[in-house]
Amino acid sequence: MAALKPGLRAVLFDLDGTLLDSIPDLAEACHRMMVELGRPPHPTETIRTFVGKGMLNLVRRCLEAGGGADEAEFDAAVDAFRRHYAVVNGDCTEVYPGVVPALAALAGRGMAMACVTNKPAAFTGPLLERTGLAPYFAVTVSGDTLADKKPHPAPLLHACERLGVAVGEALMVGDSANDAEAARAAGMPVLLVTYGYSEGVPVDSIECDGLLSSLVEMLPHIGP
Ligand SMILES: O=C(O)COP(=O)(O)O
Ligand SMILES: [Mg+2]
Repeated sequence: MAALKPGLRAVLFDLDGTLLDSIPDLAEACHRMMVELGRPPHPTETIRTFVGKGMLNLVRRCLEAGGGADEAEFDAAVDAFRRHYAVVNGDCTEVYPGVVPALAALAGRGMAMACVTNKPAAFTGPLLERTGLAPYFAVTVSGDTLADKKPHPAPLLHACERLGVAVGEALMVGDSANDAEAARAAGMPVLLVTYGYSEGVPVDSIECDGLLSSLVEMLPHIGP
């Protein structure tokens, strides 16, 4: 891993695929949505490649891979997804190994932490609460908090502003090109985990400042 800049004061974490393995619940909601629409559901492994650019893109990708849809069907699908995901959100989601030890260690070092996700806010808060991760994050920026979401840099810049740190004092940790591109555009380093979802793209083909097979691997690189 390339040496990280000294003077880091904040770490911004992606949620799905970085902190939480949320695919089982996302896939279940997609499954129920497709059944409600009278369409064949996609396998979980296919859904895994659809996650990363937020809920509307997830629904759109499900419909496009299932023969397409007009605007009214798309709206009905989004409505169905919202209802089903609200019911199952968190049921089978697991915190990845290494996440809690890493967050606890960073908190112990006084690092400010934010969760910056493309997941809509209605699902982010309940999921952070349910998985016990909420207390680690002073700030949460969701996919619909601002007009733009990752790979746009705005959510990362907004998180820094709300944490009261300069962009040059922050590090992004994520699992996909959306996180890497957002961090690059914001002007901060980015580490990517190798176990997450990267929209079907090999994670080691994405330009970043280092790969992590567990979040605890970042600890030796972050002071004090
Ligand atoms: O909602 C998504 O598509 C992915 O969410 P994430 O930004 O936490 O990975
Ligand atoms: Mg992610």
